Amino acid sequence: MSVYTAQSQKFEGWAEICSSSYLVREASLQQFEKFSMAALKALLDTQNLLRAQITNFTFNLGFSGKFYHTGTEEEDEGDDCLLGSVDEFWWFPHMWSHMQPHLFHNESSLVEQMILNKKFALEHGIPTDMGYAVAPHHSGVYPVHVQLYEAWKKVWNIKITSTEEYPHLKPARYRRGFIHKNIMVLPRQTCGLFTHTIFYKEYPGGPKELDKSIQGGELFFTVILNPISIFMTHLSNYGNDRLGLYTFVNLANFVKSWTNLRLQTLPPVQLAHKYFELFPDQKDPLWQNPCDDKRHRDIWSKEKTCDRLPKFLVIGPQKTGTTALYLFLVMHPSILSNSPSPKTFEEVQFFNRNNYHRGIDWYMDFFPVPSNVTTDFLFEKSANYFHSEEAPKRAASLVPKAKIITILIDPSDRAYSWYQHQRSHEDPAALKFSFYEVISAGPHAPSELRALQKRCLVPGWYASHIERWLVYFPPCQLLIIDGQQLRTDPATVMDDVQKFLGVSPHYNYSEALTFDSHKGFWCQLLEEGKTKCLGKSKGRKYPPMDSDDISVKLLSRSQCGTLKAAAQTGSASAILAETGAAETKIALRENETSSSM
Ligand SMILES: Nc1ncnc2c1ncn2[C@@H]1O[C@H](COP(=O)(O)OS(=O)(=O)O)[C@@H](OP(=O)(O)O)[C@H]1O
Repeated sequence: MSVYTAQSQKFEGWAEICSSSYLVREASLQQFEKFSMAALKALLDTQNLLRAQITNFTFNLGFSGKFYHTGTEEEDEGDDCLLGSVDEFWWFPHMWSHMQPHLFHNESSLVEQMILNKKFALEHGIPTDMGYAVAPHHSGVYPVHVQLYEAWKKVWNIKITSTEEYPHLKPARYRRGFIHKNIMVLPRQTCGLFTHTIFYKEYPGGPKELDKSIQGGELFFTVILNPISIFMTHLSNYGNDRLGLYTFVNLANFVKSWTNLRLQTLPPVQLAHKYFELFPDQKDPLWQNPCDDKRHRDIWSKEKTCDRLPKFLVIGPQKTGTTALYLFLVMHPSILSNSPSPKTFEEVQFFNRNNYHRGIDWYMDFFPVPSNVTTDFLFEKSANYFHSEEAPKRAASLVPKAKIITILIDPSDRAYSWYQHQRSHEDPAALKFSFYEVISAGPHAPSELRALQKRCLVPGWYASHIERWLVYFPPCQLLIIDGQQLRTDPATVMDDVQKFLGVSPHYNYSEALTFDSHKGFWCQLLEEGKTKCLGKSKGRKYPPMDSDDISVKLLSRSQCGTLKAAAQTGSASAILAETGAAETKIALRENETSSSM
């Protein structure tokens, strides 16, 4: 990529802008009947004038074939002229009838619509291989309507689209791109020429506002601040009094006169690759709740609901008693969990790894539709969330009000339990190496041993993981459960959990749980004194780890490098105090006080 140094010629105080600037303009030909020969001439004039400033500048025109030849005689003639000049432009498909894709729940209906538009393109010599499409009103692009993405790929082999909606409409400079289902979504900027037809004299606030925007105002800054700008406006803005021509030609002139930026244009596929070369950190999307933003709600399918999202998450870490907590939680009449995953059983494992890229429809499908949105509490337990780098940020974006529950036990016990778990699943490395070898392995140990060591110890770095969750969630939304207490006195823990969640009715766990001496753990009490306990894989029988064992001492030291001093001792209270999560308990107590007042 060539890099151009831009120095302001007249605005003193600007230093250098070390980026090249790519400019792509689209004009959306949404309804052929609105187009006339005069507009076509204006469009070609604009394109030629812009080419003097931007080599190969080419308008990218959208089409919805259903409107072809449905206008007056003059307009139908305009359609034919435009199609006679098909090679002068780039082209992208809208929907066949300009319908909003999120209104189609059925992917095959979307496919049918797109096939009609594609037939139209083929019949009229419109190129079908640009890889770019735009959805009317941003519908289906973000919030993602997965049916649109699938249909676009099937019919058009779409690789790129653009929207003003991610993460939400304003301000333009905060818009980002993302890649979903191999479709690159680029942020689209706003040029100030609105969807409805406007004339220079009728520009909102008066023509001077448009001139200001071009001459060092918002539009100028949009080009300056965004290395890649994509604008879209209606074709009618090139007809009428040629407002499109006026705006873009003056903008290009102003940029040329007052900066050293050199504007360039690129076809969509190259443009998208350039974009993600410049902004690689934007590739991964960050999903939000579609109902939290009015504009998003308006383009979110009525057949989908935002109620199928959890009100709280049990985040782990593994081997601390998360399954016991899960069992106890689902005994509560108002607490509902997700349906099981064929691969990961009761855990959905959405926020931590690649399932996240399946999108929120996939996630929500795991949850029931609550019968009472206020009193029902949906939740999800995935024990790997605790130590995941991504999970806190992703969870805070989608379910910012969710409460977070973690359970801590002595990290040495956790590591040992995890090691035994791996052995019982016949992990070759765990079978080959003793626990002592696993935790004492040095930098030159075999890679399989090092990998096992990492998986064994990293989740035990409690303080740093909790600190990361606290970056994204306030302490009052976090509850830390003492796993030892959960094991010995679950009813008291469950009372605390109920208060923390604010769930009702109050469920009496003292009556509902019983200690099963055969299992050696607390279990659900069923009718006729029967019990429902966790399976053999929870509460395993294995030789105890002697507390004087050298492994324990070593383990405490091995965790020192990354843990704060108090957290290394492994006691939940020390960690609470050290991480600030103690505030959670304090907040909880305050809540208790206020609710009892
Ligand atoms: N009521 C009850 N029943 C059975 N097991 C109980 C219970 N309460 C706590 N525990 C402890 O939970 C440990 C398993 O933790 P997890 O469920 O978090 O493990 S996992 O990460 O889901 O695999 C499990 O660890 P192991 O003893 O090593 O099997 C138990 O010690």
